[in-house]
Amino acid sequence: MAKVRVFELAKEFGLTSKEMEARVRKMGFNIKNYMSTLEDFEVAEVRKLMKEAAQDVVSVGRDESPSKTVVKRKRPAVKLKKKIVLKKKVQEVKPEEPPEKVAEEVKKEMPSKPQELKKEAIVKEKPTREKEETVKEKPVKEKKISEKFEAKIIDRVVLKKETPPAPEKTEKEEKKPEPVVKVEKPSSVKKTTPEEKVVEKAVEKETVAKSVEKKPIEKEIVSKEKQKPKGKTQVQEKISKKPIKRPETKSFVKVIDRRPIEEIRPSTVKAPPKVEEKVSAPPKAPHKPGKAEVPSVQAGEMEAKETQRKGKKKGKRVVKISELEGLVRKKKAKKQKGKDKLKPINKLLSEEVIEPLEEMEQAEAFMEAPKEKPIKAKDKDKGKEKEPEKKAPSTAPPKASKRRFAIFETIQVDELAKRMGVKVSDVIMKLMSLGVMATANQSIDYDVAAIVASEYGFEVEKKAVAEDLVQVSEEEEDEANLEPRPPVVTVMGHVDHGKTTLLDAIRHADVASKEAGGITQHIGAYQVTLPSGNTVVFLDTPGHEAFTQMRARGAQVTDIVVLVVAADDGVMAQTREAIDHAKAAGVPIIVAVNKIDKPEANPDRVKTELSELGLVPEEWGGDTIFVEVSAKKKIGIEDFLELLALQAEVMELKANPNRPARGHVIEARLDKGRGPVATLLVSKGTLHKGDAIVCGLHYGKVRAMINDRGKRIDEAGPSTPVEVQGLSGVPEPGAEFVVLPDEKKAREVAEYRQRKQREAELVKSQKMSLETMFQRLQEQEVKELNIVLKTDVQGSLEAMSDALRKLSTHDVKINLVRTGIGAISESDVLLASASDAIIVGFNVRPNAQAKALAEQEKVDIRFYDVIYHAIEEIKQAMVGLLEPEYEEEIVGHAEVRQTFRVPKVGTIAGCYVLDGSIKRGAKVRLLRESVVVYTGKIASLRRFKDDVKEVASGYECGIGLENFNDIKVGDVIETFEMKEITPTLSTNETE
Ligand SMILES: Nc1nc2c(ncn2[C@@H]2O[C@H](COP(=O)(O)OP(=O)(O)OP(=O)(O)O)[C@@H](O)[C@H]2O)c(=O)[nH]1
Repeated sequence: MAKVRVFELAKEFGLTSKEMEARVRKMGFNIKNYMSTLEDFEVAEVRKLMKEAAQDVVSVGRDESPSKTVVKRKRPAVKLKKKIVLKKKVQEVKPEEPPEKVAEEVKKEMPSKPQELKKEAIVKEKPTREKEETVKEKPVKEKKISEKFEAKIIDRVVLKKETPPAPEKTEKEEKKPEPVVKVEKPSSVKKTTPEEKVVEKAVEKETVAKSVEKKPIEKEIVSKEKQKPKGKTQVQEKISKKPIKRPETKSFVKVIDRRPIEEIRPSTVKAPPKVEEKVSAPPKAPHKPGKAEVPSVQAGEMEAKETQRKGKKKGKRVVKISELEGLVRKKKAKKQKGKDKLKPINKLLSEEVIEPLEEMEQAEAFMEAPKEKPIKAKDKDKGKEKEPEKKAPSTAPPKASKRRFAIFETIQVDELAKRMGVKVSDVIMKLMSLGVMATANQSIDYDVAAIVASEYGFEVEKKAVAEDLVQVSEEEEDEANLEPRPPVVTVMGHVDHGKTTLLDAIRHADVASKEAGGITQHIGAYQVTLPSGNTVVFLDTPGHEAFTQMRARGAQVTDIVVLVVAADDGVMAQTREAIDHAKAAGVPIIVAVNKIDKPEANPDRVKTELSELGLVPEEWGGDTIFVEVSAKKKIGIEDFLELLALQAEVMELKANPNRPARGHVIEARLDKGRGPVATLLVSKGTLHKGDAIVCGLHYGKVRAMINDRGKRIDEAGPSTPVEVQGLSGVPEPGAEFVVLPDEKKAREVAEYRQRKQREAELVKSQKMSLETMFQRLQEQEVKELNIVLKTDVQGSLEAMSDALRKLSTHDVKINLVRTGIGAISESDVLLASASDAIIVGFNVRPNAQAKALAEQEKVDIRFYDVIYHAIEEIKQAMVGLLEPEYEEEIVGHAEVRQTFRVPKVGTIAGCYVLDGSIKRGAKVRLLRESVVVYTGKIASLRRFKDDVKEVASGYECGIGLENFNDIKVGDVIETFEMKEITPTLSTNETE
């Protein structure tokens, strides 16, 4: 056993003897000086530690440096060299001694040198600990920051090759591994798996040996990996640089790592799958060298690849289109085609990637009109159908049988054009020639449409609105199905003549006292059972003149009118009105002469007055029933009811209860909790809970029915007033309701009616706007302020209307374009827009659509809740409408003292400003002997060749007049301004 002195080792490592001595001491060897000798195993240990120290220093330095990329670049070269070297070594080792034999030798050797081993153990305690520590650290690093660790290891390798002492070291390394390998390789290869610790000890210090031992494994991995990049294209290499290197470095880590071999092994075995995990593309690469590159390649590369193929870019475009349009359609079509070429690619690609590729196949087909193509075919068909539809009639008129069509009371312009087979623009032109300005989607009424149609040789018939369409016309009732029904009685009369009190008396309920202000606001319906057992339905109509219209509706559904006339008051205006309504409706009247308890009551006077109006009492030879009652004192009520029943009997009121119900809306409101609630009076048939009904412009299903006593009922026969819930909206009182087979049908009818009503409103608006225009032309000198007035109640409407009309003056005329009760509707806004009107809303607001439309049309809507405020504001608006008045204000005078003729400019007057000032551009008058010879503008104003804006009095200046040169010395230039005077309304009112 040759002993090596410390200074020899120093030479070996290129250190000074003293440095080496110090290091060896640090390593834990007990030496006196650099002349001391070391045993073989000690020398090996020192060498190993020195080497590790060198590696650690370098790796740390490298790790800290951010130049990882530099290392990586060099890596492949290093690896190659390393591997080549290793390969050689392994080749050298392997043939000489098979691993098994070597292992046996190791086993034999180990027990034979117990002392040495002990020594080694003692000596190595410290170093191994150090190593263990590093080993412990390394796995952690490897797990947590494998990259970092990998870098370290790679760096070691690199540095081994690059650092200056490399030549010596490599020589020694090459020498050293050889003997060690012979000893250790078998142990590591064979015994690692079963005996970790033993092998660890056997192998322990020999890091180099280990690295050598594992290099075959590494080689396997690396060689595989190396093949990959070789097979790759340059582009791919660039892209897969990092991913490819990582697996390699990992294998290095595992090899160099000092963990038990069992740990190392599986990790080395696992390494490839890890590589696959991390870098999905490369493992696939060898299988599909050319095509497998595609998925790993980024968009740019994808494109690059695609450009290599024909029409790839086109294909891409098509993909976008397919995404938007017939993606599914194309997919199917292409799947059917079953492109075999694409199959292998498709397997590798996701669906998204496949799609473009498939699309690429048909790129050419899409080239001409890629976007339109899928749709084209259909469009063409459509176009074929449409074109002749539009054009053919213009060239070839429709058959004679087709020259006749029916329209409702309105028709949209484009619809009319379509019916006649002419261009919409032609129809619009025709309408213009008739003085009707309408766009394609505006409606014109029947009369105008008929004229236009006749121009094109068409005949137009007028269709009844809705009824014939929805087939809800009245059908003839079979006499056998009719059954007696209770009479519907409407109580009418002048205000405070006692209508409510009479009904109250009849119903034995105090309704009047509960009413706000004592005025009945809405029609109430009550079913009363008379002492005789008969039932009578009473409609309590409002007594105020504001609700005349509503009362008229009441008359439509009523069988008998009870005319209440106060005996102390006699026939009044509304009494007469009630008679007219009753007569118009052909309803018999029973006169209740009320308040006979009053001392001043004079029933005969009432009879006389009514006789004059055609209501002659029976006792006077007439046919009108007169009953003298006192609603308050409940006098004559029973007689009254008996006579009422008698009248009903005479009338033989009958209805078929076994048919779908129909009737009228008595009143309707929007209930906060229940939604739209309507009081319906069934006139025919029976209304059931769940019935689908169309009610005016609304529809719905009867969700719940409540009778006049507040009880829920499931059905309501003829002459039964019920409150129903479930309507889509609040119907207008007086509107008819009809039960339809289903809700869908009901909705259709309601929508149809709504549309028609809208059209009718639009036609109305148009007419009004045209009329307004005409009026304007006629009354050019009169300014108008057009107003659409909407109020909450009739009373306020009248009050506002009157007040506004009274605002009219000689200068400004108030024109109430429309007045009405209720919310401001779209129709109101349209009308206001068309007639340049403002909308005045008194205690009303626009609905959402109207509000939006008003914003769109820039229609001014003003809301008021106090009439005074409204009047004030409108006065202001009227003032705004007046032409501004101007007053001339003299600004200054300048005297012409000299004149100059300037070529190309004209005459310039040398002036002296007498008073005020002269401003450039100001209006001037040229006065010659106080006579105005010119009125115009100052064209130029100068002082000593300089243009100036203004020249004050006492200064001289040169003035040039616009288009005027006949300036003479002695003339006076007077400048003036027109100042606007705030207009005031003339006090002379038209009324
Ligand atoms: N003395 C007397 N007063 C009566 C009689 N009937 C009604 N009145 C009174 O006349 C006033 C008006 O009665 P209403 O029943 O509210 O009259 P109306 O016609 O319903 O009134 P409007 O709802 O406003 O149309 C009340 O103060 C009643 O008390 C009657 O027979 N005799």
